[in-house]
Amino acid sequence: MNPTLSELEAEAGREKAAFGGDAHIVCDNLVRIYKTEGVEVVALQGLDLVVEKGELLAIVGASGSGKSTLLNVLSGLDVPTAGVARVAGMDLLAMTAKDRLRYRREVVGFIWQQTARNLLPYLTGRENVELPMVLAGRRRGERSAELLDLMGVSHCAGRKPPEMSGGEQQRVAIAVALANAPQLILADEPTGELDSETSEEVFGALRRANRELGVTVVVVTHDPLVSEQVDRTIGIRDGRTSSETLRREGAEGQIVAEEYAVLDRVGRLQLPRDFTNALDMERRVRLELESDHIGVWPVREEPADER
Ligand SMILES: Nc1ncnc2c1ncn2[C@@H]1O[C@H](COP(=O)(O)OP(=O)(O)OP(=O)(O)O)[C@@H](O)[C@H]1O
Repeated sequence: MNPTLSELEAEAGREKAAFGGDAHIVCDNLVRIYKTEGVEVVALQGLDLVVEKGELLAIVGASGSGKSTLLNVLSGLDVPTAGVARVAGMDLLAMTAKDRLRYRREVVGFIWQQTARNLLPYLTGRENVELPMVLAGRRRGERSAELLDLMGVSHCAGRKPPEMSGGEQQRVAIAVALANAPQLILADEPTGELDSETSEEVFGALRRANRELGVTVVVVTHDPLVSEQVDRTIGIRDGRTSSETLRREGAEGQIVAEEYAVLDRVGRLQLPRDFTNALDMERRVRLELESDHIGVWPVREEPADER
């Protein structure tokens, strides 16, 4: 029987559980369109992402897939065109300028790929870590020494960045990002300019921040050394989350990684390009519902004269 108008109204008025609930990071149908000289580029096209508090997460994807755009939105540097972006309960689309400044100073810490961009070259390691505390009007106390110690770079407290190696600069940069006890650390290719041994040290420092301070860490990376050591890796393609790899410890202590395609709320999923290419799938596919799976077949167009 069809529902009556009043039943439909009651259904529409009922409060629905918000997507992602009270997760630490919630992006729901996030859209970011850049307009330059009349040309529109859709960098994020309805991206969904839910991250729980305390997660250590990697984001991977081809160049231009939207990773940096997402990180810029989450860091409060950029405002998305539409959708929902919420971090620690704060709505990133509706913040006042004052809230945004507080958010950037106290809720989130950021690490860039370019080591030189993270630190002021004329300040020592300790002074660099103390600067965000001074700007936020906080007491400095022993915190900078503790953070440099946690990152394994106590010896850099009195050195200026040009006197530190690239890996040391990045570890001091993590201490700077942690200065005001943020809830979230965002890092854009933090090991991009480093060799593998140094990358391991920098990633180890990020992992310590995550495990010992409970900070949620989101790392954009091309570095397999990083993406293969986190519990969850999110793949972004064409401005949307397309895949997720979950890692867990197997019965014999080995790491088992399983890759999944992401099914969004309206039922869209992206088939991996190598799968569709292998079967020449284009434009249309045939779907069949089986008792425990859905089959996807290429459509073979028959030449007109054979029909
Ligand atoms: N400020 C901007 N103005 C115009 N277009 C932009 C701007 N920033 C990014 N884009 C475009 O948005 C898309 C996504 O870019 P983004 O930098 O987020 O990708 P990415 O995955 O981080 O790439 P990479 O790995 O190369 O850093 C690209 O097509 C890019 O050209």
